Amino acid sequence: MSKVAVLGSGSWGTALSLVLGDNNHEVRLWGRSQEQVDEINDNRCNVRYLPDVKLPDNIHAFTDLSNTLENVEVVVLVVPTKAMREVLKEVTKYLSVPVLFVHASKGIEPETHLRVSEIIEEEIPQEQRTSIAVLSGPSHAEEVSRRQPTTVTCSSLDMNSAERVQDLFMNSVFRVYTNPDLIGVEIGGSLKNIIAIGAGMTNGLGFGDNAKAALMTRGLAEIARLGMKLGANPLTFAGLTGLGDLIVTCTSVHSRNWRAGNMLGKGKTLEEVLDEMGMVVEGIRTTKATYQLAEQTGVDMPITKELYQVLFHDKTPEDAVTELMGRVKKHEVEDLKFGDGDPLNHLEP
Ligand SMILES: NC(=O)C1=CN([C@@H]2O[C@H](COP(=O)(O)OP(=O)(O)OC[C@H]3O[C@@H](n4cnc5c(N)ncnc54)[C@H](OP(=O)(O)O)[C@@H]3O)[C@@H](O)[C@H]2O)C=CC1
Ligand SMILES: O=C(CO)COP(=O)(O)O
Repeated sequence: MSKVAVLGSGSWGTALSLVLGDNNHEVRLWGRSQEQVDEINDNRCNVRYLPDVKLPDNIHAFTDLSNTLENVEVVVLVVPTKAMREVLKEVTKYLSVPVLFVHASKGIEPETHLRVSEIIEEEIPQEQRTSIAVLSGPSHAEEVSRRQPTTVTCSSLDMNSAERVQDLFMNSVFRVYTNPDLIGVEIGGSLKNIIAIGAGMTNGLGFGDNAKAALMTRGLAEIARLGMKLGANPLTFAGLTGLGDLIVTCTSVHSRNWRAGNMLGKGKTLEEVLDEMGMVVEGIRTTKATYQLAEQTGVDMPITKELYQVLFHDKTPEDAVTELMGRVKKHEVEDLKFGDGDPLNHLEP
C-alpha cells in the first residue's frame, strides 16, 4: 500500500485516483476548486468531470499542495500539458524527500518542443526525484471509471520504476504493460491527438470510413517518421501507446480531440469550439509544437502541416483535404531509419 498524490482533478486525474483507490492505496487528489474538493470529500463525486461515478473512500481531495504532498512516495501528474510547468514550479517547493514522478498527460510543449518527462526533468531538481515515468495508452476516463477493461503502458528510462508503476495501477480491469521506449510512448500518446482532430474533421465534413482509415494510417506513418527521427523504436507505434491510442481517440465520441475536429469540420471556429468543449483539447497546442518540430527536423508531416494551417491560419478544412489528396504521387512504404542505426537492431530478440 502506498501513499500517492494525484495532481489534477479533471476526468483523467479522477479516473486514475479511482484505480489507485480500488488498489487500496491512500490517494491524495489535488484540485483547484474548493467546491469540487468538498464534493469529492463529502459526496464521493466529481460532479463536473465524472458525474455518474462514486469514488472510493480512500481518496481525499485537497486544494493546497503542501497538504496533498505530505509524506507521499509517488506523485502522479495529470494536469493539461500547458499547466505542467507552473504546477511543477509549485510542487518543488514542498518536497523534502525524493519521490517517483509519474505523468499521464499527452502533449508536447510549443516553442520548447519538450515532452512532459523532459519538462519534469527541467523543473524538478534531481535530489527531489527518484525517477520519472509515463502512463499512456487507449484509456477514456469515462470507461476506466466504470471499471471497464482497459490496457495501458508504463515507460521509464529506469525499468524498476516502470515496474513499480505497473504494480501500483494494475488490477483485474486495468492491465498495465511496460515499455522502455520513453520517447516512443510519449510521442505516440501526444501526436495521436492531432490525428484525432483530423478524424473528427473528416466526420464533420460528411466523409465516411474510407477517409477516417486513410487519415489514421497515414497519420500513424507520419507520427512514426518523426518519432524515429527523435530516436524512438518503430515497434512502439504499433503498440498500445501508438496504434492503440490512435484507434480509441479517432473512433470514439468520448474523445475531446475528435469532438473538437468534428465541430471544426462542420464550420465552427476554433474559439467557438473551445468555448463549447469546456475541457482540455491537447491536440491543438500539440499540432503547433509538432508542426514546429517537423520544420526544425526536416521531417515530412503533411497531415500535421494541413491541420496547423486550419487551426492557426484560417485555412478551410475543405482546402486542407484538397491539398492532401493532390500531393505528388509516391510509394506507400518508406525505408525505415531511426536514431543512428538499423531498426532491426532495436527489436527484442
Ligand atoms: N480524459 C481522458 O480520458 C484522458 C486524458 N488524458 C490526458 O490527461 C491530461 C488531463 O486531461 P483531463 O483530465 O482529461 O482534462 P479535463 O479537461 O477533464 O480536466 C482538466 C483538469 O486540469 C485542471 N487545470 C486546467 N488548467 C490548470 C492549471 N493552469 N493549473 C492547474 N490545473 C489546471 C482543471 O482544473 P479546473 O477544473 O479547476 O479548471 C481540471 O482539473 C491531458 O493531458 C489528457 O490528454 C490521458 C488519457 C485519458
Ligand atoms: O487520450 C485519451 C484516450 O486514450 C483521451 O483523448 P481525448 O483527450 O481526445 O479525450
